[in-house]
Amino acid sequence: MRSKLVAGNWKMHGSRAAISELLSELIKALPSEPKLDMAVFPPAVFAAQTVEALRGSALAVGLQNICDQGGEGAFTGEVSAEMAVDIGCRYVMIGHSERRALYGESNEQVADKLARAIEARLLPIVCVGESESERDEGRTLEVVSAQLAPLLARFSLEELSSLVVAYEPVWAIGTGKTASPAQAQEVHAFIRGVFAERDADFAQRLRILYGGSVKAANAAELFSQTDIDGGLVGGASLNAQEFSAICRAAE
Ligand SMILES: O=C(CO)COP(=O)(O)O
Repeated sequence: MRSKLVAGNWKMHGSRAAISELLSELIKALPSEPKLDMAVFPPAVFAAQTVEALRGSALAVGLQNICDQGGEGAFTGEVSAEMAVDIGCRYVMIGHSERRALYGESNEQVADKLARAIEARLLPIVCVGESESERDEGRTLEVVSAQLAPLLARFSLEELSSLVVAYEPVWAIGTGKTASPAQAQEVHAFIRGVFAERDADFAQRLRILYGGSVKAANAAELFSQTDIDGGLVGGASLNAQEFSAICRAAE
């Protein structure tokens, strides 16, 4: 049985004070002995503060992005996977559609970042998903397949053992337009099938999250689909009551 994971992507939101308040509300609201994995992804500058505040809680911390180069070096503005581990992060998100669309991240760079995460033993959440025009043209599965192909070509299943995939249709992000449970399930089953071509057991263990306008009101129905193993939550993760209701829906 795959355990569920609910991850909150705070994107570029917050301040020291606002995050401190959100964290104390989350600690009160979230289940203390949860039957799922939970994580939050603050802006990198607030990650250390978040790790400290959550010490001893069931809520893990991740970064929203890491450098495609490892270790240290002349990479102005970047944060390495090792640095994330050093301050106590467990997870990293890689290839979010906003990084791909706004900062030109290619499938190859996504694979490089995944390599850095694997080396540093960070748990990677790799995001895939089609745009609205790609869906309208009937190219959803083709696009998702092309996003996954470089990962399957480059890494062994052992290297991918901690991989989590997040399916986030771009047209559903921040729009209030959630994919229907059936639309999401179709793509999740397809993603699991892509991995099953390599190894059926691996595919059965792989966790695949849905992201795109997940809220307390729609979480239970999405999470009840066979191949949906939790959620990657944007806007609703900035509200402790909403986020905790989404986590409880996954339990
Ligand atoms: O991009 C997302 C999570 O990574 C989804 O964002 P929303 O939940 O705000 O649609």
